[in-house]
Amino acid sequence: MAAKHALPVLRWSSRVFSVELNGAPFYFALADRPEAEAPRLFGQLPRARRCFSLLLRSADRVHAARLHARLRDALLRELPPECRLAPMCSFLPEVRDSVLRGFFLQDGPDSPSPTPRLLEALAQQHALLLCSYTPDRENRHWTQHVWSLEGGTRVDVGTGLCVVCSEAPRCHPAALSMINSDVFRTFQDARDVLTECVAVLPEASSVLEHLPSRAPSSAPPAFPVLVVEGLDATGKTTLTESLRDALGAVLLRSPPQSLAPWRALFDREPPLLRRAFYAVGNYVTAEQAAQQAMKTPVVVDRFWHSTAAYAIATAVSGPPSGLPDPGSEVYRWPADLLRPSLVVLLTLDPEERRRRLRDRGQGKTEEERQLDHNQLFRLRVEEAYRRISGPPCIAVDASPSADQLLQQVLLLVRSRCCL
Ligand SMILES: Nc1ncnc2c1ncn2[C@@H]1O[C@H](COP(=O)(O)OP(=O)(O)O)[C@@H](O)[C@H]1O
Ligand SMILES: Nc1ccn([C@@H]2O[C@H](COP(=O)(O)OP(=O)(O)O)[C@@H](O)[C@H]2O)c(=O)n1
Repeated sequence: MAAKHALPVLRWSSRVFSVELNGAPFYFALADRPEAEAPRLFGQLPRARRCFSLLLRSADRVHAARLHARLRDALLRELPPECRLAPMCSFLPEVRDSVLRGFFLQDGPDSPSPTPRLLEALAQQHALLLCSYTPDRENRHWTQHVWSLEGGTRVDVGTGLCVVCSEAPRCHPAALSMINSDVFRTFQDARDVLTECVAVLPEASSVLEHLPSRAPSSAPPAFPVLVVEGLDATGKTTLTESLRDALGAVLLRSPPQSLAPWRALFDREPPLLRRAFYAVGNYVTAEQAAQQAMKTPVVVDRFWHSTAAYAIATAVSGPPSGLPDPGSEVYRWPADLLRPSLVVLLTLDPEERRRRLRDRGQGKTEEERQLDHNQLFRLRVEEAYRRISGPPCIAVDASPSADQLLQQVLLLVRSRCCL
């Protein structure tokens, strides 16, 4: 397994760079000689005076994750409004844990611009890698310059490599570092993140106190454990409550009530911490489910499918084709986590889901405003849900009335779980 904290080796010319503009990734690479045409990203920037990249290099993953979020806030706050900021990363194709994350900036056309000074200060303060990209006179060929900021003075070490086109990699760069950043394969892996972040987020120690000392036994329970999954407002709460009443079951949620005081706090943290929080929550719920299922059926509102599908769908961008391939280990059920007897995935037409959201009085205006972006996100989540392997997962159309849906799911449960 790749070391969790190893620093990627920097060989600029072997690396591919990805810049996210308007939800679409642009790829470029570096070479000794220019090509006839600049990569599309640069060709599209005729008015730009200069572009910059800032890449993070930290062996401490909690520090790197939080720094990335702080940097984004600082750049959005401090940069002149005409400066364009885009998420960026650099990686070695197909090499796990080789990703360096950061930002790409297009300086405004007006001179003098405060951008280089601001970037220099940030790069020095946080030991970031700062590069600039400049065009030749005809604006046809672009060159990358690496800025060395050692000893408090700027020296342009001027590697002078040319920016050239790169094909889109076979797998999205985020897929190279999902394990142990977005998706955790074991209880211990997720718990480790919380342990590492106690120094910067003291509340993590309260969460740790509520966790089992090790992954609870995942032996098959005597009574069925049924999980209901689906996007927000597909009817999970309504259905799980009806199932509880109809089956005389115990109803649990993930994350469990015992971790509720810290949920909002972790929701504001970067994905590494947020996903680790939800991952350990599943194990607390699993422990409760295993105990209850000795005596009675158990119904669970959201479980590992939610944790993994949302994490994977958020980490990549664009259409579902950017998701890790089917069969990838990110979709595999963790070996140390209780396997439900049945997972019911509620699916709903997007228009009906929006209507239900509005009727519930939590109209997601942000979601409606960014419909295009969210449509892709919704498709990615749904596809990631489908690709998760492990317990039997059955997609059920949730558009019939609440009672019809309950009857349909009860039939399914009785046929699958011998109830
Ligand atoms: N089968 C259904 N048909 C019509 N409306 C429903 C149905 N199930 C739930 N609703 C309504 O849709 C909204 C979202 O349901 P809810 O159970 O809270 O979803 P979730 O828990 O998945 O977010 C609620 O206002 C609920 O009353
Ligand atoms: N077991 C779980 C449950 C929720 N989650 C996260 O919590 C979010 C959904 O929470 P929510 O409060 O909107 O859920 P519902 O109200 O739809 O049940 C998802 O975006 C997931 O990121 C998770 O990761 N794992």
